[in-house]
Amino acid sequence: MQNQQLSPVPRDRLICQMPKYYTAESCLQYKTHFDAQVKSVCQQRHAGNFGLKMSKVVMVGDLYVGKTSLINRFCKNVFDRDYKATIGVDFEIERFEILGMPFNLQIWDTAGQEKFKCIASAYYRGAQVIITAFDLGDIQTMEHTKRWLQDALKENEPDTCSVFLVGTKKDTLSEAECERTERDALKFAVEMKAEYWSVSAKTGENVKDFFFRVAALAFEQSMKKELEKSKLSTAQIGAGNLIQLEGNPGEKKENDLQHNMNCC
Ligand SMILES: Nc1nc2c(ncn2[C@@H]2O[C@H](COP(=O)(O)OP(=O)(O)OP(=O)(O)O)[C@@H](O)[C@H]2O)c(=O)[nH]1
Repeated sequence: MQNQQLSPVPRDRLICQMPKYYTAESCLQYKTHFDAQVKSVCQQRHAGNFGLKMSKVVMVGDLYVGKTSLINRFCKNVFDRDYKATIGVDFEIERFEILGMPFNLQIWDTAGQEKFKCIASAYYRGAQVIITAFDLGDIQTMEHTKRWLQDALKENEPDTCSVFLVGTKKDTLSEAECERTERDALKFAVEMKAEYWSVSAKTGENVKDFFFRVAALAFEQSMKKELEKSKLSTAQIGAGNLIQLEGNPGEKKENDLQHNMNCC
């Protein structure tokens, strides 16, 4: 496990535009720009008042589909040909700067092996993003994604999670094979209300684009929620003076993270 909180945001983790979806046939939103209100708040640097710092991402799927490899390719830019099963859970914290605001993704890698499932499922709670991964070369793993998603959703409030369906190991298939499998996967994605992506941890194809999309959508969703909350908890006096009626929500999130880290 690594805590990368103290290092500066790398230059290549800056997001100024909404990254594009993989395919319009199954995406969470078509817009190619950030929400106008979110953008305006970020430009005025009011976002600091909202205590927005971190979104929790949980990656689930069968064993050996390549969950750890995908996370490692993005977070450390490495690929290991040898298989080392994840024992329970692991996580990485990846720092971004989105629309000029610091934003972290806490990416949880869970074990696909049945014997570790009860440990891993304890960490599904509080997810803003659920990534269900399958191996593009193994159709059975695709069929299992619905079950993985159900299990992860059970631990979260209804309609609070963005869902992604990701086909891994794209490099192991020919273009024609990949297209055939993607056609089936897209049907699954639509049924699961998920955004679909095909990636390869080995070559790195689409890995950065995918995680940037996850980060941008999670950021926008969190900002919108915080804006809604702040409307309820602030009273406007005179010409634009804002009074905060509740404690800083950021403090609670910090405490939650600390609690998660301690558990881990
Ligand atoms: N060719 C190829 N192999 C991959 C790719 N991603 C992962 N692998 C290989 O697939 C095997 C399993 O990868 P992992 O990332 O450990 O799989 P996992 O889903 O995390 O497995 P569990 O931890 O048991 O749940 C490893 O041998 C990886 O090297 C890929 O994009 N292309």
